[in-house]
Amino acid sequence: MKILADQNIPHSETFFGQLGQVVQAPGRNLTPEQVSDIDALIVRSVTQVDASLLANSPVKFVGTCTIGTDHLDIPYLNQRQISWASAQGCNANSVVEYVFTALAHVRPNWLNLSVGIIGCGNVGGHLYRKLRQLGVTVRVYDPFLNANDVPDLTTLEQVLKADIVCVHTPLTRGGPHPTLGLLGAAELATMQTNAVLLNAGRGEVIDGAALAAHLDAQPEFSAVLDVWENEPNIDTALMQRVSIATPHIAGYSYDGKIAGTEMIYQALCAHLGIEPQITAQQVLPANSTVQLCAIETTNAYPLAALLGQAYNILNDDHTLRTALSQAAEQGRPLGPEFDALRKNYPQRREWHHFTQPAGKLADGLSQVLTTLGFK
Ligand SMILES: NC(=O)c1ccc[n+]([C@@H]2O[C@H](COP(=O)([O-])OP(=O)(O)OC[C@H]3O[C@@H](n4cnc5c(N)ncnc54)[C@H](O)[C@@H]3O)[C@@H](O)[C@H]2O)c1
Ligand SMILES: O=C(O)[C@H](O)[C@H](O)COP(=O)(O)O
Repeated sequence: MKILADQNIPHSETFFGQLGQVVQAPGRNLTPEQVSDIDALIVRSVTQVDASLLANSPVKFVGTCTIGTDHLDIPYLNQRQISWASAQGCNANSVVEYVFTALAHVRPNWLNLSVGIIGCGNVGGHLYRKLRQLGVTVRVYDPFLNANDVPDLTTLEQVLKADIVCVHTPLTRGGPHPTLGLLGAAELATMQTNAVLLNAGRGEVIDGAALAAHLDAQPEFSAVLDVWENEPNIDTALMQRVSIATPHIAGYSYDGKIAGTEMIYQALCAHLGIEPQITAQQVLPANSTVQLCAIETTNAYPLAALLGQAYNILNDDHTLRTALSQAAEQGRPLGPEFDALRKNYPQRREWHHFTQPAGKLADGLSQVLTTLGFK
């Protein structure tokens, strides 16, 4: 069996090599020729999987090691009876850690603010439960859920009134509640003038031009963007206006990536009727617990300082801005720079690998860290 895997899938050879011959290739521009003799195609979000790629391919299984599926033409796959699988929830924890880290930087008092969540599935739901545990006031908009699922369910209008609004929907272009362009100028205009808007779903859910104009008109308004319209060729004018800009890496914890590989390996095993032989646990580095350093008791933003030790989001922001501005100055295209940052992303571990500082923390801080997932 011949398996083609995106070269940015960690440990693809370790897992899929158990099942057949693995060929690795850059996922962004896969051609029909590359899949003309492939039995199983394993992709990430950058590969459009549709008739133009697969029409003449013998592919019988498509797996995406990601949560998002907007790059798969699912009706086409179903019609061709090609089995497909996605890695639901694989990096949800990583995204939630990204959100808390970003908020600790842009709104150090976020524990006392209200948070609106748009889209309350694996990511939004995990964020919702953590915020509730922390006693934060939360409002949720998700037209596919009801109040039995989420007691704080309300309208989009009410959610947009929160101090902080986090977007965690898939990108959908049809159905009863499409998310393409869900937030445009009209919706932004209803938000508080000093609100924070964070998008770690898909870029096209927010109208980027409208957001850039809104940021110009409302100097107190802040945006945190991990995802962008038209990736990898993102709008640098918008990037310059947002408080934190990252290259679609919210879900890029190493734990989350390996979980994605494992889930699709398991799905391919199930498709083939084979018992899985290898687990994520076997490939993840063992004994990797790191202790956070004590911080000065005088530090005005102790939580941001502690979270920053586990995940330095400001470094991701700085690296993106530097790479894209250097490329622009030198007249080089921006897309390859954006992709290179993602391809070469350093290994980032989730918070359960970190223990709290040995020194005494200010009242309540240790409890917050425990709720967030630190040992
Ligand atoms: N930035 C990243 O690195 C990253 C990582 C993981 C996932 N994502 C994106 O986040 C999305 C959500 O991930 P998830 O694991 O929570 O998915 P999920 O499928 O578990 O949940 C999505 C939720 O959004 C809701 N929803 C759908 N349409 C909606 C609408 N119009 N308004 C409000 N809610 C709506 C659904 O009912 C569902 O509850 C993914 O589809 C993916 O595109 C991004
Ligand atoms: O949908 C997801 O799981 C995330 O957006 C994921 O992090 C995308 O990563 P990519 O496939 O683009 O490497």
